[in-house]
Amino acid sequence: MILDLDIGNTLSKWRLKDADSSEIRSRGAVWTREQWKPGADIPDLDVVEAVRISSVARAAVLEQTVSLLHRSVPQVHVARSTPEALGVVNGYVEPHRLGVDRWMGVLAGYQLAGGCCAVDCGSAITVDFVLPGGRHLGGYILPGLRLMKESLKLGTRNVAIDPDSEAEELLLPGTRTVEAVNHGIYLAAVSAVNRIYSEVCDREGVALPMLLTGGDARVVARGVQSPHAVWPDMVYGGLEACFPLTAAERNGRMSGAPRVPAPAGLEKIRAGLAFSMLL
Ligand SMILES: Nc1ncnc2c1ncn2[C@@H]1O[C@H](COP(=O)(O)OP(=O)(O)OP(=O)(O)O)[C@@H](O)[C@H]1O
Ligand SMILES: CC(C)(CO)[C@@H](O)C(=O)NCCC(=O)O
Ligand SMILES: [K+]
Repeated sequence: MILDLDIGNTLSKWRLKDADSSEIRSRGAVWTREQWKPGADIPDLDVVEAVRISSVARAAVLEQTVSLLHRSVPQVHVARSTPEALGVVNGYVEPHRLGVDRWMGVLAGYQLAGGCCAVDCGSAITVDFVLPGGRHLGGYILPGLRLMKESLKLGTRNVAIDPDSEAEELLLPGTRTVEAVNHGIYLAAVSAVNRIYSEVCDREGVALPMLLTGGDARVVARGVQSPHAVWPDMVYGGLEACFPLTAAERNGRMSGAPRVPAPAGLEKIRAGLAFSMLL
């Protein structure tokens, strides 16, 4: 079995992948601030022959996790943000400072769709761009839905946005505090993603496919106007592309990769942008 680990600021997500069949056998998540200890919701390490890790947590968390894993797993691969990988040139002035989760998302997106816009809706919302030739432009970081809500301190932090609500409903004026907050932050997030996407496509003169991942991807995607695909395993896809271990991975296949719809035409994107600037 292969253990893939995505250690975020809040949640550490894992999945177990069968090295022979490429099937995903199980998944889970644990709080990043809590230590990995047997008994918690963590996978059985006895069956694991290799681990691949993307971590944006404090260095100490990664060190502890790696040393714990090394006791029972022969192969431990830790992803890093590099100046260049798999045909993509990192756009950061200091490439190693780009969050490795963003780098994994960009590499997976590029491998799947070529030039693209990669959006991660987690504790933070990040929007990254890579052009068809492989030049990563850098991106945008804004607070995620939960962080925005917590920062308001209106006693609404425990009432999450229902991920099944319709976007239309979430865009109406709220008539209670919790609704006003949920609709406000939702509008902030989707407006930002829509605007950022159109601005960058307009500026670069190219309509890019859009991919979304992260805990809030589904609900944010419902407010995104441009054609897009949600790919919950996008960060894992980057790990598969960087450290291919199975036959399928060596052939460039990434688990759970969605069909990516063609983007809207550049003229349509530009018209939408011009319209939103009139408002
Ligand atoms: N039990 C939960 N705990 C925390 N967040 C949750 C939970 N369930 C859903 N969420 C939503 O998922 C989002 C976090 O998504 P995700 O798991 O992608 O975070 P993350 O990418 O791990 O963030 P980070 O990488 O910074 O830890 C939160 O903004 C929140 O709205
Ligand atoms: C932005 C987050 C928190 C998103 O998980 C992560 O990618 C990170 O810690 N990045 C480092 C800062 C940067 O990417 O510029
Ligand atoms: K993340």
